[in-house]
Amino acid sequence: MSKQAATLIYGRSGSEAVSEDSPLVPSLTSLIGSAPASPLEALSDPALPVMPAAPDLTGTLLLDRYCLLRKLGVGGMGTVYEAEHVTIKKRCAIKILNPEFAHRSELVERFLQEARAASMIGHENVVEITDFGATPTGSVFFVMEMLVGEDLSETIKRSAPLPWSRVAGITMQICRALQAAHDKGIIHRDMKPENCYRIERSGNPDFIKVLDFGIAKLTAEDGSSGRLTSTGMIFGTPTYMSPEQAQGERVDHRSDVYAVGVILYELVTGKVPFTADNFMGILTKHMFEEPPAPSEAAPEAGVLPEVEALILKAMQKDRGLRFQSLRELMDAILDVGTDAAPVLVVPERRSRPNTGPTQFRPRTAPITLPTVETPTRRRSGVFGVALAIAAMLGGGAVALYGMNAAEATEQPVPKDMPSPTPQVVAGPAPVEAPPKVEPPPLGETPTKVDAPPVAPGPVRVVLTTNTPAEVFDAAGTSRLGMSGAVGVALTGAGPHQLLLRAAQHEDLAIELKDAAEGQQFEFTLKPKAKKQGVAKTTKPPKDPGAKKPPVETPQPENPGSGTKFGLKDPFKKMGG
Ligand SMILES: Nc1ncnc2c1ncn2[C@@H]1O[C@H](COP(=O)(O)OP(=O)(O)OP(=O)(O)O)[C@@H](O)[C@H]1O
Repeated sequence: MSKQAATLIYGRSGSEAVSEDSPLVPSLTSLIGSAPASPLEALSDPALPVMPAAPDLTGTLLLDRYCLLRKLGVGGMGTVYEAEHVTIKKRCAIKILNPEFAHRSELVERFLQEARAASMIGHENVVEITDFGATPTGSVFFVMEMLVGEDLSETIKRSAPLPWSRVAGITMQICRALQAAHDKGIIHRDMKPENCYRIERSGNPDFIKVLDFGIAKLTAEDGSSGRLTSTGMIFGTPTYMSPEQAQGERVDHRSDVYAVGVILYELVTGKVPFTADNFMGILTKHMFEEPPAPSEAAPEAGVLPEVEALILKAMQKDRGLRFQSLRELMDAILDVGTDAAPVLVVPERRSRPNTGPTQFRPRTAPITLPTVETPTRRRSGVFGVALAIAAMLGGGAVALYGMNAAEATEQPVPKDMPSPTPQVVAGPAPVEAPPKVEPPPLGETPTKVDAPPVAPGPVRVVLTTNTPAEVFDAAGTSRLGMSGAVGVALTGAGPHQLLLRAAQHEDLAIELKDAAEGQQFEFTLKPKAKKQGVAKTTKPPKDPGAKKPPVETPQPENPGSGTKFGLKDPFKKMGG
């Protein structure tokens, strides 16, 4: 398991295999074993003792019927063994809670919740749990179907980028498993390739089983809602963590949608969207950075525009802009390769942390560390404390941006300080928020983003279009990127002549004068007259000079800068 893919609990990985070299990430077993008084203590004490490994129970007979044959692996909470039911001679896997945790009722509860959640879902793509019990030493265990195969991270390591046909098949199964969980009110909250086991079944070598509902949240009427999460212990896995989760806000099923978006990204590109030297860096990127377009991250992978669009939509920072359910994501996957238009990705302008001191609004009060007295505060405290530590280590900017948007925008700005890039940040929608996105009030969105003076080097501009469009050079031969929040890099001196091309729309030639870094322009592509059998994926024209489309230049006094996007229903598919 990679370091970045490790589950954070009090800021630490949940796997034995994870290195512990991050200064902010002490050992999980240390943390649980020493029962830190607060997340701050946990994160800041590098000298916590290391918990001894659980004894090897190979050969032990449990409940007079399960014989432990060999250790399969060790996770954050327990050890998994291959076992055999001695009467019916059936192989199974048994996960035993590490005995050191057996006296901690909340950890026992979390452990059994994994079994409870998975059995409640009862879906062919979720690992089957068949039994549970207590060990002679007083710990607890549960019995699962034995999976023979490998987890998806291994597949990715070896074979990604995977062809779309495989990606679609794998992802559909993950979506079905999670949709079944969501239908039962269960949110996984820790989706990652390591928790998707790939086995061979009925001739399908890519049959997927979703595992590890250990930090799943039960929101159904089972009485356990929020209980486990309120301990503040459970956090998630940075590489796949939604912005709202990274921010310590309440999660809902759309956090799983985001994580599946990241997994999809990795399957089609072989890379994760955000990497950094430490967990904090990754979390910050999830909150503030647009993911690099998959087609740019892996140009060799030939990512289809509609696949790119659906990945970026699943990964929208504002959960109100994502697919509102895994069902919607599945529909979009099934639409790939058909005449359906790509899904719409709404540009999001989130200010990202920046090291330039004049880019930041100074705090007028010292950073207050969150207390850990109430469940809610404890939950958000993990991240808050980590940010505070980052601030102490010189990352004050990160700490500022770690505050909630309301707090951040309330900070007074001195007159002599230039305005930062417009900060839009749509905070995560309230839990169980309705799927519709509220458009911004008319006139509030700036018609044109204030931009710094024109830079001599390459500049990245954002082209917002009424339908996801590919951006080419004027000749239509060299693809520069896609419209949308990721932006397109322009090199050389302007004016820049470009060509916008979208499925089932007329090509649009545009000219950008004085383009500056971060500037946004809006264009409307005209739908082609509908005819049957139009290919969805467009290619550069064979003879680009043959038919030149009209050139459109954005009007400086009315460029819109994304306003129109906000007024449209982002969940409605555009075009045919
Ligand atoms: N049903 C199963 N069949 C076969 N192998 C399994 C099964 N369940 C888990 N394993 C393997 O056992 C090892 C440990 O699993 P476990 O779920 O404890 O790890 P983990 O995901 O790192 O833990 P956690 O996220 O709870 O900290 C992993 O290598 C996993 O692949």
